[in-house]
Amino acid sequence: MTDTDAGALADRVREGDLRLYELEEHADADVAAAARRLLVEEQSGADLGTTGEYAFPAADAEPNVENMTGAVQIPVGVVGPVEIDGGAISGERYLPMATTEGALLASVNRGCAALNDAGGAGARVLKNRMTRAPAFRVADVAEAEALASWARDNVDALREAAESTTGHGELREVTPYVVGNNVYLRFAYDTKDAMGMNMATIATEAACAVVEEETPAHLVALSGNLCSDKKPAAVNAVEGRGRTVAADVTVPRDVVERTLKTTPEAVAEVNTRKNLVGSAKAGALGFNAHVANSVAAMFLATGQDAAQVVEGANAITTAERREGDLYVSVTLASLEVGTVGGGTRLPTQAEALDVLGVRGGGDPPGSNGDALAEAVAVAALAGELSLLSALASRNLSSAHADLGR
Ligand SMILES: CC(C)(COP(=O)([O-])OP(=O)([O-])OC[C@H]1O[C@@H](n2cnc3c(N)ncnc32)[C@H](O)[C@@H]1OP(=O)([O-])[O-])[C@@H](O)C(=O)NCCC(=O)NCCSC(=O)C[C@@](C)(O)CC(=O)[O-]
Ligand SMILES: NC(=O)C1=CN([C@@H]2O[C@H](COP(=O)(O)OP(=O)(O)OC[C@H]3O[C@@H](n4cnc5c(N)ncnc54)[C@H](OP(=O)(O)O)[C@@H]3O)[C@@H](O)[C@H]2O)C=CC1
Repeated sequence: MTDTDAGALADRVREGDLRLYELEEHADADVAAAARRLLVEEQSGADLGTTGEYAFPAADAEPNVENMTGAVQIPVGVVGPVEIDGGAISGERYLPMATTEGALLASVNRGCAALNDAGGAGARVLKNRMTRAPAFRVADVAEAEALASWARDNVDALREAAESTTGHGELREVTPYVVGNNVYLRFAYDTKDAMGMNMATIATEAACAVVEEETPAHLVALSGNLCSDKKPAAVNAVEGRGRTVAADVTVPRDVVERTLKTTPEAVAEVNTRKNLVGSAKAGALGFNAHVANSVAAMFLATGQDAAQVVEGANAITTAERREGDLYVSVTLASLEVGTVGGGTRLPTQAEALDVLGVRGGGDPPGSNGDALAEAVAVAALAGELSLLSALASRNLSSAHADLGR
């Protein structure tokens, strides 16, 4: 790449000869990104020198971004290694987390220390269903009822159409919802190691063609928001979406006192009054302290779709005294993760998946996706333990004053 190449390309955009998004058709992806930086620098006065210093060929990111100018670098660290006794992942693992929030990794790391002193964390995937719910228009409620019945009776035909588009996805359920003359069919797939939103969308479009052929229904929108993707929604909390996954631990009293600087009773009280009662009064969907922190940091590190932190934070934390010790669990209802596809193929994200030992397709398919979900749940559990403890011992603000400013 030379500046002249990028400069000449930028000139063609200035002259109206090329659109900003057409540059890859006329130069390699790195030159195209450099030309865009020139144009953005000129228009904004910003210096994009650091944005342009990325460590992979821009062409590798072509499936992941349009109008690329470079890459954002987010600090990444690890917590652990933490002992995990999961259904799909077991043994000691470092957990990679990317964030700009000082004190976050220290906190989750402290939680991991407590988990290790307690003999490790348990974790299990409880359900695996990625959903897409198209919206259909029908004439009236009688036709709506008929469509809902038809869908229940014709799951095999819908499955055949949907699964013709994918070698890995399996259609497991089709659940109809009726609102007046609107019908939503919530298609639920086992997407194996893929997060599965592209896969489920393509498969559902094929199934919708059958619905339109066989019934009077008119497809209004392939996504009708009952899916529900990238929005806070009770349907995901109740029915689940992606992986429903839980992690738990019983922390001996002496570990709570030594590592977490508090008592089982104090943590249980904070959890009840904050995570349960406080969240209820707030009208929250997530009844937890900061599950979003662990989910977001692991999503960024491992190439997940960042917008789906919305559903990932849909979690309930429980804490109770158990024979003088502290039992804590966290259940994430709708954790959308994958180890193939999306951002997982980018170089640093793939390296983070290697740290966990879950890059690519699992054997059997789906096992790597399950393992990643369990690792995220354990990070969330560690974060909950540590933050609840910090609140119980009244050192939240001092911790952030020391580490986060
Ligand atoms: C900061 C601590 C951990 C200190 O906690 P401490 O108990 O004073 O620390 P310590 O020096 O005694 O060390 C205990 C263990 O913590 C870990 N640890 C300790 N320091 C580090 C460090 N620098 N880097 C990595 N790990 C660290 C480490 O595992 C260490 O064990 P060791 O290895 O020494 O045997 C504690 O005060 C804490 O966890 N505070 C809570 C902070 C927190 O959870 N922040 C999360 C973000 S808050 C937020 O975003 C959401 C919020 C709060 O608004 C949500 C809501 O409304 O609740
Ligand atoms: N389309 C949409 O509406 C939305 C898209 N997204 C984006 O979708 C992307 C994620 O979609 P997703 O479908 O996960 O990924 P991809 O679109 O990257 O597709 C992944 C493909 O990998 C193949 N594959 C290979 N090995 C495996 C395996 N072991 N398990 C499962 N699949 C395997 C499958 O092909 P095959 O199916 O042929 O078997 C699968 O369809 C992200 O970039 C996200 O940002 C996010 C939200 C909405």
